[in-house]
Amino acid sequence: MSAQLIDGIALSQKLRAEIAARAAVLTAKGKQPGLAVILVGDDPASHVYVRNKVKGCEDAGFYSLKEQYPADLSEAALLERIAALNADPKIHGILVQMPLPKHINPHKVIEAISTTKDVDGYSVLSAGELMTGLEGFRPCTPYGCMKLIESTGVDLKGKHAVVIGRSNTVGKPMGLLLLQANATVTICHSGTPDLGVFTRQADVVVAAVGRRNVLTADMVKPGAIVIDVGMNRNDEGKLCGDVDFAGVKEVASHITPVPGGVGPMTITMLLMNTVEAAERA
Ligand SMILES: NC(=O)C1=CN([C@@H]2O[C@H](COP(=O)(O)OP(=O)(O)OC[C@H]3O[C@@H](n4cnc5c(N)ncnc54)[C@H](OP(=O)(O)O)[C@@H]3O)[C@@H](O)[C@H]2O)C=CC1
Ligand SMILES: Nc1nc(=O)c2c([nH]1)NC[C@@H]1CN(c3ccc(C(=O)N[C@@H](CCC(=O)O)C(=O)O)cc3)C=[N+]21
Ligand SMILES: [Mg+2]
Repeated sequence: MSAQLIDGIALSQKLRAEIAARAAVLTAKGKQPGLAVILVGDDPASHVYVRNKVKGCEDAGFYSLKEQYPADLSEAALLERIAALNADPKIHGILVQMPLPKHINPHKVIEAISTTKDVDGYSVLSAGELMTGLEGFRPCTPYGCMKLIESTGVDLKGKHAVVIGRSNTVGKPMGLLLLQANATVTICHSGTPDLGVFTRQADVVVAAVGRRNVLTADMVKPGAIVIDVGMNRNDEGKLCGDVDFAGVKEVASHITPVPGGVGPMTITMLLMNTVEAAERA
């Protein structure tokens, strides 16, 4: 048996067409959605992601602003830029690409972004809104994973979902979204003694670790849905996820590829949050 591929590019195309239509309505009313992306330093992977984000904006008919600063930009100068963008009526969403250089406190930066423009959903308020079930911006990566799972047509009610990873931006909010969809949720992490014990019970596995082959075929229940968030490089320097794709696809019912799975959907949900921010403004 070979799993069905969950195509993040195809789903993105469909959702981005809807987003572009919403943007066109706003633009006609003189309220073109605008996203500002700030990049500090010269991490090559960050450059690729930021380029994809700006391209996504252009294709959806958004106004976009890309600001690049050297790695030695002071925290005060960055906070000043954020304050200016908070006050800029052309900008509805602000994204500061992570990770930041060590001398800049990411929490300070995230909290400096106006709540109404926190399209990453990284702020303490956005996290609290998600936790309590209030309306707010959901973090783009787990939000995109939910759309990918929904696209399989499988109802999460009564299912056991296992998340591997508990970061504030991926694993934890992923667990909350799955819980909201009525799954029974287990969150595993580096202190989990035997991952397989948990993943073998899972109807849905979301791997968000950042290490190759964290999930192998022997750890997957036949017919499970497998979502691969990881972005790693293999020995040949090729992009790969956390999941042993070749092995797991023979056991799972549905699986996301890397590239072409979660990555494009992260950007799609960023565009979705931004058009939403513009509609609310
Ligand atoms: N495609 C996309 O759009 C995105 C991809 N990513 C990618 O997803 C991956 C995860 O990102 P992020 O959450 O930010 O990473 P973090 O490094 O912040 O978190 C990794 C998590 O994995 C856990 N972990 C580490 N080793 C193991 C192990 N052997 N078994 C079980 N759990 C383990 C850690 O546990 P502990 O808490 O105990 O340390 C931690 O909770 C990365 O590869 C990243 O590049 C991230 C964001 C978006
Ligand atoms: N403030 C902030 N917000 C983020 O959303 C954020 C961040 N910081 N820091 C880094 C992570 C990572 N991330 C990705 C986005 C797109 C792809 C993506 O487009 N991936 C493509 C391939 C990209 C390639 O070719 O290298 C794919 O999987 O098909 C990947 C990863 C967003 N992040
Ligand atoms: Mg991907």
